[in-house]
Amino acid sequence: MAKNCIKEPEVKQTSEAGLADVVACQSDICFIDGDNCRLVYRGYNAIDLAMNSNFEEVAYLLWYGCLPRITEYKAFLAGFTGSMALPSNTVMILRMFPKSVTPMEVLRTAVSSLGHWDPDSGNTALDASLRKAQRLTLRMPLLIAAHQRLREGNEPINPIPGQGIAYNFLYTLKGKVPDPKIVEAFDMALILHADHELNASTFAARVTAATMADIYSCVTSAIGALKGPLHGGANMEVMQLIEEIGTPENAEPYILDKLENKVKIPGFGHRVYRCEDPRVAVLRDCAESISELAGEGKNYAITREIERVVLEKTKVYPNVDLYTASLYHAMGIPTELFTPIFAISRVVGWTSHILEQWSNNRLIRPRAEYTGPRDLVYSPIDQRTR
Ligand SMILES: CC(=O)SCCNC(=O)CCNC(=O)[C@H](O)C(C)(C)COP(=O)(O)OP(=O)(O)OC[C@H]1O[C@@H](n2cnc3c(N)ncnc32)[C@H](O)[C@@H]1OP(=O)(O)O
Ligand SMILES: O=C([O-])CC(=O)C(=O)O
Repeated sequence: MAKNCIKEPEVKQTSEAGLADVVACQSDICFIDGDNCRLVYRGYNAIDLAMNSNFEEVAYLLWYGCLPRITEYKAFLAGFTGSMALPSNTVMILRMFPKSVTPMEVLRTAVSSLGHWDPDSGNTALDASLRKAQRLTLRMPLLIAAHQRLREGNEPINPIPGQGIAYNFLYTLKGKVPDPKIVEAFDMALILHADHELNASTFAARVTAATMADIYSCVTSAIGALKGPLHGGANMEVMQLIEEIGTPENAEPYILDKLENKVKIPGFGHRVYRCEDPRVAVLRDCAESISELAGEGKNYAITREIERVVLEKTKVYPNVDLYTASLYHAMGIPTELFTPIFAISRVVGWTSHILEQWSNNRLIRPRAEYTGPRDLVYSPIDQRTR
């Protein structure tokens, strides 16, 4: 076996590690006031939007920079529902994945493949890029639902024209008309996840966009970054944690043990917020009401206990992923779809940032501080002592 020459780094983690607090670009899309717990999309409070708007309208806002007037909105929705169905080639690809492949991996591969059959493929004009962003937004939920149905031995079904993304995701997943209260809560969750400034996946999308790669490559990069448990993957880890804990009474000893062993608790902590993430309160309420509706209060009760113990012990606040776990579970959604659902929403933010990057582009290429050796002398292979 090869001997590893790479030494354990002696490196201290500086405050700049992970580019903390580094301002890497200017953006008109999303403002996070991390000290005062505010989240703003294009000037509008994201919580107000979640309470009063819908995901399609918020998508319009993020892409076009303003809320639509009624005629603009109708025209936008007509185009949106027109490009609904999945290309048959994509469905064929979905049928080919081995059973062991996770939905997030399927999403990554299938989104990349969608680019091959996009009618605007190769067209980099702004209107074509917007059409691609909208096709991605419509097709990603269909893709996730179709793959899940295939995994469960069912055939994919077509969405209902004229219905929104939240409704059609739930409909094409379950094959039955969803409860309006569940559609409403799901739509709110989509709004609340739609953008979050330069989070890791959006940054990945912008880095790829800055090389002038195509939009499908940018979104594929973003999906890869979202998958990790320090980012979007945390919502699935929260559900696993809830299941391991099992009962509200077990939450305290379980969490205290993890904290003593310096294990980070999924669903807590954030690079930007120094207070409670404003999205948490809305999602907490949604999780409570949908759990009640579904008659399964246990997961919600365990989550409340986890929150109490972590806050008391560490003063680290919950993030957007904490309550989505019990919320989506109460909606009857399988855990492995939680992170793909994050992507269904965040694709709007990613594509808005990609378009913004292209509107004033410069290659993103930072430097690394070199800490390795410098003046080693090459020796032939048979004369090496190490
Ligand atoms: C959609 C999203 O991406 S939201 C984030 C989703 N990710 C998670 O929920 C995973 C769990 N959380 C984490 O791993 C981190 O909080 C991150 C990755 C989100 C942010 O990381 P960073 O900004 O680098 O924070 P960092 O790790 O330096 O934490 C700062 C302090 O808070 C503590 N802390 C942060 N998160 C947690 C946590 N989840 N559980 C317990 N303590 C935590 C750290 O131990 C550290 O304490 P110290 O200063 O005493 O050493
Ligand atoms: O902003 C971040 O670092 C993480 C993120 O995507 C979010 O909280 O929605």
